[in-house]
Amino acid sequence: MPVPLSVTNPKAVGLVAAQAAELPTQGPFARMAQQPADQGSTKQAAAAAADPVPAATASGSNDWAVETCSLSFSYPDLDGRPLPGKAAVVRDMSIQLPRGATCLLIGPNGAGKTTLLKVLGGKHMVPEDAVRVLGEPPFHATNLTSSGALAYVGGNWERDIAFAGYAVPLAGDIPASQMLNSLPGIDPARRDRLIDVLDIDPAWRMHLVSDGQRRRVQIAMGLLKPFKVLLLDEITVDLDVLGRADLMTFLRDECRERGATIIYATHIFDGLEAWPSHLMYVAGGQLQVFEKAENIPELQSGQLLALVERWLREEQRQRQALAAKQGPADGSKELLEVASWNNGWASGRLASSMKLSSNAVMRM
Ligand SMILES: Nc1ncnc2c1ncn2[C@@H]1O[C@H](COP(=O)(O)OP(=O)(O)OP(=O)(O)O)[C@@H](O)[C@H]1O
Repeated sequence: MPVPLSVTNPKAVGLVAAQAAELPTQGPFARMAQQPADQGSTKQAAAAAADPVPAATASGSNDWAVETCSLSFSYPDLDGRPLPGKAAVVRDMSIQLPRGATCLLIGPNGAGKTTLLKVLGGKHMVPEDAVRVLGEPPFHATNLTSSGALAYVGGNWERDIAFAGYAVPLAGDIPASQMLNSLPGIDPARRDRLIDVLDIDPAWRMHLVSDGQRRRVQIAMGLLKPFKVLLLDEITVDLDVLGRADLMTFLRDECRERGATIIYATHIFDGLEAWPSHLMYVAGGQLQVFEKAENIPELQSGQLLALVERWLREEQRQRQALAAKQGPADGSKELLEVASWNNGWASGRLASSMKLSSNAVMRM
């Protein structure tokens, strides 16, 4: 039976080749694993890491909080193959982040930040040697997440509910206090501190709260367990200025006092200059900058926003120049190759496949 590995490592770095040999499958991924490496993308992502780093062996060393070795990732379509005509979302990324780091993850919309955080958080399967968190592969070592040592907090507290709609906010009539007391084995002092930091009223009822109040409870729930590595995907959008400032101070103290490590993806930069120990900038799925904060003059001079704006304008300029060179996208080829199918019901809505939709799994 084909093993639904995602297409994460076309160059067969790490254990891909060994896995393909061990797994008796003739499925699409076995075929892909046998394909020659893509020579066009062999350029290593410039992991200008903060410290003089040893060769990225991803040997399972416990020295780094987070380590990636030529990490690539593509979203698979429903048939397990990469989405047709789409480049890998994360490409050839190598980083080594020390324990105790507070790393800001920056990049334009669609750069691959969420995807990267999800891969690091063990939500997408990649070859074991491509990612190590606390020395273990996050997807395979489920103890990392189940123990709370590795935590991912992102997105909104919402779900797709049949016949109600997409992205319905969590709005059951549940008191905030009941939610915050629902996890077993939580240190009451830590819970009380979080309630204080996030200015939560335990009497809030979740169906009556504002977006920002719901977000505060969501963040508190995500931080109840004393994480060792925390991946934050723009969670402060709904918070007011005070709530955000207090949370960022709490998070920095967690790293300084307990040696925890945080990667925080955000588009909001005001007042953040003193927060990061590292900056990581990605664009087009590739690592562009990975640097210690002390080596970035704009952080010292309080000009983080100006620096990010410069990076983003340059990326936009390059992207537009490339598009102008390549001409308008021609969808006719895909139209011939991808049939339009109704794939059935998903989240209460008929998931009809439009031209080029990722739902179109029947290819001709
Ligand atoms: N589930 C998915 N299936 C297929 N493609 C996806 C999926 N999720 C994201 N993508 C694609 O991957 C690319 C990167 O998306 P991602 O959400 O990681 O970017 P991002 O940097 O977090 O963007 P933003 O700043 O807007 O949140 C985008 O082109 C997006 O269309």
